[in-house]
Amino acid sequence: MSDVLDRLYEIIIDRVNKKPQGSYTVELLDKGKEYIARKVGEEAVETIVASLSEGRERFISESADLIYHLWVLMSVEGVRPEELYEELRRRMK
Ligand SMILES: N=c1c2ncn([C@@H]3O[C@H](COP(=O)(O)OP(=O)(O)OP(=O)(O)O)[C@@H](O)[C@H]3O)c2ncn1[C@@H]1O[C@H](COP(=O)(O)O)[C@@H](O)[C@H]1O
Repeated sequence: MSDVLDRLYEIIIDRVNKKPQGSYTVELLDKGKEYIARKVGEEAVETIVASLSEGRERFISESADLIYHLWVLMSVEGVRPEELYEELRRRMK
């Protein structure tokens, strides 16, 4: 799990550094933090709707969209996945 999330973050950072054409991540980054933060909210709502009325497959798909957009926002915040894992570890009972 964290392996996939770590790789996703590294790809996002690569897009930040190289800004290749046709990259959706670069498109998001160009639109700025406020836009990306709003996208996280939008994807969260889509995840809720999927959970309540659209079935398991849509829930998985929307959850993945949510995590991807959250990861892009984390890159803007300069927060690495390890810091998030650490916070989750700290809460473990
Ligand atoms: N995991 C994802 C991922 N999940 C979702 N999305 C995109 O997120 C968008 C979400 O769809 P929406 O309908 O909400 O948004 P939209 O209508 O396309 O865009 P808006 O106009 O609403 O902003 C879609 O365009 C998806 O393609 C993703 N785009 C990229 N990745 C990962 O990011 C990496 C880099 O991608 P690029 O930056 O495109 O090279 C890829 O290798 C993937 O691993």
